[in-house]
Amino acid sequence: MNTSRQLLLIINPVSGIGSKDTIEPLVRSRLEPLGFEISTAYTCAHGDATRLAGNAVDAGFYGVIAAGGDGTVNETAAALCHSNTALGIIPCGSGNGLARHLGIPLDPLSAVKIIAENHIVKSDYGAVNDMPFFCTFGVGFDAAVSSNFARQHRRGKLAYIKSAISEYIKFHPQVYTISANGHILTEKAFLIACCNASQYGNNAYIAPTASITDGLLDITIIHAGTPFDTALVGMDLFTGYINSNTMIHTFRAPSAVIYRQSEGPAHLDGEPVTIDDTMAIKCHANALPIFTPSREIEFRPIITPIENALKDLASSFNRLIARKV
Ligand SMILES: Nc1ncnc2c1ncn2[C@@H]1O[C@H](COP(=O)(O)OP(=O)(O)OP(=O)(O)O)[C@@H](O)[C@H]1O
Repeated sequence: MNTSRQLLLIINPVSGIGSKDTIEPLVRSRLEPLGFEISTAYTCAHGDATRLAGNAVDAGFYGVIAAGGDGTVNETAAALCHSNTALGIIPCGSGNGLARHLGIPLDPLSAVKIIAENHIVKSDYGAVNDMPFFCTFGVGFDAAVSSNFARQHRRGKLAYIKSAISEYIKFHPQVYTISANGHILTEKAFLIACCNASQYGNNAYIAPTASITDGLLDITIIHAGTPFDTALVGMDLFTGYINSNTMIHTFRAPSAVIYRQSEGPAHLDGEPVTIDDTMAIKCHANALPIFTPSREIEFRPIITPIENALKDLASSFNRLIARKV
């Protein structure tokens, strides 16, 4: 058991589109009265969050709070796996896939309240060729979109839509061989996603029923099809019905190997990487302590996406009002 009361707040100033000026005072005002000592650090470049969180683990901190998007969460969580230091999330990114999966609100005050509740769950995480991911890992179209998004000057949801459209126009599906659960499958795929959590971010449910505590990854293969087929898959991505789309093959596995002809692009939690032609994927069960809401949300197609879209609308509206006051 970790008896420390020290928390490190890591803020990525360039994640998402909003200002991060209110985050530190908010965290101090809510968590210091509960006896927590808060230290704050701002990231200056890729990799900083892993180094800072690693120092906090070595010093026996109770938790590290990542204020940023999935990239910041990935870098922070990478240092916390198999430790007694818990991950807190204040979603400030463009996609916020893991926070959305966990039901952590996008409003910073409500997100800090979740940390104050001190409800900690031991989550699984995935790794590909020993590189960790906490939400999704993918090759194919999603990797192309991540790479395009990383090159854009703007962040936020609209920038993702722009990246997806421009990559779709020039995208060519590749042939992959997948070995999992004693079966081997070769096919030309639009994308292959290995999911610890249910969504890419922005309520795009690539594996709607994925669980972060089942010791398994949900592997979703989208077959290469016509633009009409792809448009239907795109719709089902946002309604939560992707698993019943005929262009999808989905299964659960504790590990898998994906082969392709040569090394190439992939993404880890939305961050683009270049990865080998052989990808060894493994689920590490119950290895990352995370502050989560005490009530678990059950996914319901249509209903959950609509509820979450309304919450997004309310949170954008509140941000707009706060900016005007
Ligand atoms: N000061 C900084 N300047 C430039 N890049 C930074 C800085 N600090 C962190 N980064 C990098 O910024 C990238 C984007 O961060 P992050 O993923 O958290 O936000 P996002 O892409 O807007 O959100 P999401 O991943 O949820 O879509 C990460 O690769 C991170 O390493």
